[in-house]
Amino acid sequence: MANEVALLSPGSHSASDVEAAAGDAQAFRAQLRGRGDLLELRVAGDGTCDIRPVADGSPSSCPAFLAGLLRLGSGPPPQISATDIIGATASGCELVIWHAPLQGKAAAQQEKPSRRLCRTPPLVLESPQLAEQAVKLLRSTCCCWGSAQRPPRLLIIVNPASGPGKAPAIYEREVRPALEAAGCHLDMHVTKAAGHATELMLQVAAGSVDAVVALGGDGTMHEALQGLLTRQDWEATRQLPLAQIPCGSGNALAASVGMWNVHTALHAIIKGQQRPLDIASVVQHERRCFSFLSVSYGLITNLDIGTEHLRWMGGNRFVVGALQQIMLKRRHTARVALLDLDPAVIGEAGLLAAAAADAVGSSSSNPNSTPRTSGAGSAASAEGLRAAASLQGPPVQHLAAFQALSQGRLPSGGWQWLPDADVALFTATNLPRLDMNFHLAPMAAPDSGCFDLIYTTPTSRMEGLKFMTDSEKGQHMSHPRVRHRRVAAMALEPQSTGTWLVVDGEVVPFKQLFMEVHPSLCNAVVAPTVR
Ligand SMILES: Nc1ncnc2c1ncn2[C@@H]1O[C@H](COP(=O)(O)OP(=O)(O)OP(=O)(O)O)[C@@H](O)[C@H]1O
Repeated sequence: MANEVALLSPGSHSASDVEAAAGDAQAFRAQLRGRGDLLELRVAGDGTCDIRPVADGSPSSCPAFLAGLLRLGSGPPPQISATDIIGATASGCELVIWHAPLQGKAAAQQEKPSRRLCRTPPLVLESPQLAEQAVKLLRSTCCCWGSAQRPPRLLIIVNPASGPGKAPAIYEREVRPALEAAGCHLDMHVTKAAGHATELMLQVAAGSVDAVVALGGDGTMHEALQGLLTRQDWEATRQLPLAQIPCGSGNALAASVGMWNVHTALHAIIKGQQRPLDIASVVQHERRCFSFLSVSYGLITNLDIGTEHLRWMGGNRFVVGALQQIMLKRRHTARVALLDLDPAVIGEAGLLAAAAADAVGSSSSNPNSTPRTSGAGSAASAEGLRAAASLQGPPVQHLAAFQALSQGRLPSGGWQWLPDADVALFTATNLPRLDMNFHLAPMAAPDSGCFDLIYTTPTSRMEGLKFMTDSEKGQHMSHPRVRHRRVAAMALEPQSTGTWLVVDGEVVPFKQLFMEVHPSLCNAVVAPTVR
């Protein structure tokens, strides 16, 4: 196939080839590389791109496979919708349009609508200047970063130890080319060890980035968040949109905001739609961390931390871990006090109902009838909590309540003891999904103002298996052993051995823990709502 392409007929579309055509559309004349067909590329004001053979009375001679790629043929002009276009690149006179169409059925009919990156065959424009002009136009209309007039500057953290360890390769092969085609400015760092993502966020110059993108799992995002919220200028950096390109094992953030795979995440990042993200302060003796995802005790920590050696399996390690936990039928004791987001909704009646249900189905004692002395050695001291609360970052609102709870006293103002002392699964989560296939909290939303506490009282193996299969689609909430509370703040004192306390998938000291939710403290990039 000849690579030399005759330039388009002189005069008809020289300097004004980018013409202000009808309405606000701009039109370019182009050819497919190596072919004589004359095409018109029309970019509408909303960024929708029409490609059609220039009507000269003769049928298009595009070979079928190229016509198929561009969807050229008879009938209305083929369109690449503005929603799908993520960028464009030029090399000399050649223009390539990058787009990410939805795969399969209409998005509304799919549980997990996902996209696949595609590129048009090279379209040859009259001059490199015109190709550059088309690139600029396509990027500015389709890469939506609010009203920013310059390309977004992305700080990218690549964790080579997340999941099956493919993040660096995925960055080079998929992520970098697409983000460059979108015109983003990339500042990429590969983490060298645990904790490096936190350091990177502490070191980044104020005002030098527009968003943080993590190629890794939830641990990578958790580390980045610690850096962002412990900077002196945390009130500014907390607003940076956070995006996860799923390369880890769980990838709860990506799964919960519709970024089902790498390409879908790239499309979302380029489109730049955001949603507020609640964050919880987790306070322990002289220590504080921040959680965007979950605070867990019992079953989920066992299946997560207990399967570290199966990391090579990617997300499948959690299935293996869950089966193991169900077979072992483990139960864990904890003393928990919580402040409901909206006590009026659940209130005393809800508490009593939960206690009554538990009295029928389990041997756990109601902590309301037992003395409140702290468990040996695990309770926090008032001074330690004060020290933790005075660390850099958003102020802790419930310090006085935490101090009272550390001494075994229930604070006033809506705090309640949880009636169930024995639990199997116990997870307070900010997000609906803990991984791509675990829809633990279907009612949860990143900006609900609370963490949704889901816990189960001890179950039989059969019930456990049913819970596991139903939770894939979020259909487990009506199970008799499942409890739900909307938590604004919580105190948890672990009283069993053989399990962990885990925040966002990371193990924290096995000591009394307090958490409170800071509504909408941060922002997450989310998959654009699809019409
Ligand atoms: N270069 C490195 N070498 C070893 N560990 C690292 C390195 N960089 C980061 N880490 C650590 O890797 C851990 C795992 O990363 P991450 O949690 O993102 O992946 P994951 O556990 O597979 O996914 P998920 O948390 O979604 O289940 C993090 O806790 C982080 O501290």
